[in-house]
Amino acid sequence: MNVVETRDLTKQYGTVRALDGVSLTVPEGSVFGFLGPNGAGKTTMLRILLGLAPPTAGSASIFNRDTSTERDAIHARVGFLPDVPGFYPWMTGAEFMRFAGSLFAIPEPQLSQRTDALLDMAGLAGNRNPVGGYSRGMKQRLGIAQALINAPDLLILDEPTSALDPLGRADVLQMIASLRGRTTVLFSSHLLGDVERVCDQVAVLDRGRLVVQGTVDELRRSHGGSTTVRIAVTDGIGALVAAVEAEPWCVRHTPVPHDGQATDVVVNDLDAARQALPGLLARLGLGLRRFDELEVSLEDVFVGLVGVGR
Ligand SMILES: Nc1ncnc2c1ncn2[C@@H]1O[C@H](COP(=O)(O)OP(=O)(O)OP(=O)(O)O)[C@@H](O)[C@H]1O
Repeated sequence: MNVVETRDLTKQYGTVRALDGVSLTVPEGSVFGFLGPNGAGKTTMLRILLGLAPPTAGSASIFNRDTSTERDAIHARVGFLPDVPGFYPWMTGAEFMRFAGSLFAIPEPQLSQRTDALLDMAGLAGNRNPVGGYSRGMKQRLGIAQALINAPDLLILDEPTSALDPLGRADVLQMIASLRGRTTVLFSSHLLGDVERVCDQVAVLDRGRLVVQGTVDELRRSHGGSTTVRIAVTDGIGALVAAVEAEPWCVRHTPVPHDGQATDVVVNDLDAARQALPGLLARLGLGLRRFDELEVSLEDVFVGLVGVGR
């Protein structure tokens, strides 16, 4: 069953077409990543799904109910965390959860039980400090916990990791992953790495258009399975680049800004590159400073998907 379904969804703001004929489906039970660069139309899509903005044309439904006419019925089964969530800084996490629960008129003892279980899941059980003193990561985890207070069948999160440092992101992603099988999760992001880590389904939006929808594996295959590695040496990068260029696994290479002894190499066979590199370095008498796989950027995916640079 599909939890979310849009057909030819279009949203026009004056001369800006924020969404342009988007048809997508979110299957029940999936952790669904909604990817796109800034301005792609992600927030607009989520606002329409939540019934906060009407579509200009086309339709959107959640649980087979139209989002513009059956908002209340939908809201009872949906949890939402906006990109910039608001908190009352003087409340503790537990007080905030109880406040969120009161908006849904959740009775006792259910409210207390849910509050305890969700704070535990968010790693915030027993924390009696006011929310104002929380780190961004803690606030985001509390935000997800409060969005789950009504035990929703669908959880919608707008850019839940974008303002966080790597550790905070990892915690939030782990929390999202732990929901798999319990509730359908739809979250927007411009960070492909985050989506790759937890999502099983992905849709890519670019300038209001749906570029692709499919599984994460399908998306990876669609950009040719190539990886970018950053190689840095102590000295002699020119010799290394010349040697790498002659290797069958090297697709192309580009210098690294602000580091004269490093190069980014797009490789079509990471294992082969890993095996060959120590031999090349030894032959040339070079010292290795760094060998890192870089996150595939959204731009790389777009190049693979639409065949042109941006
Ligand atoms: N209320 C509005 N009035 C006018 N234009 C808008 C409005 N909301 C969004 N837009 C425009 O629609 C386009 C899509 O914006 P949207 O916020 O949906 O993108 P996004 O993918 O969520 O980007 P971001 O990650 O920057 O929030 C942008 O060009 C934006 O300027």
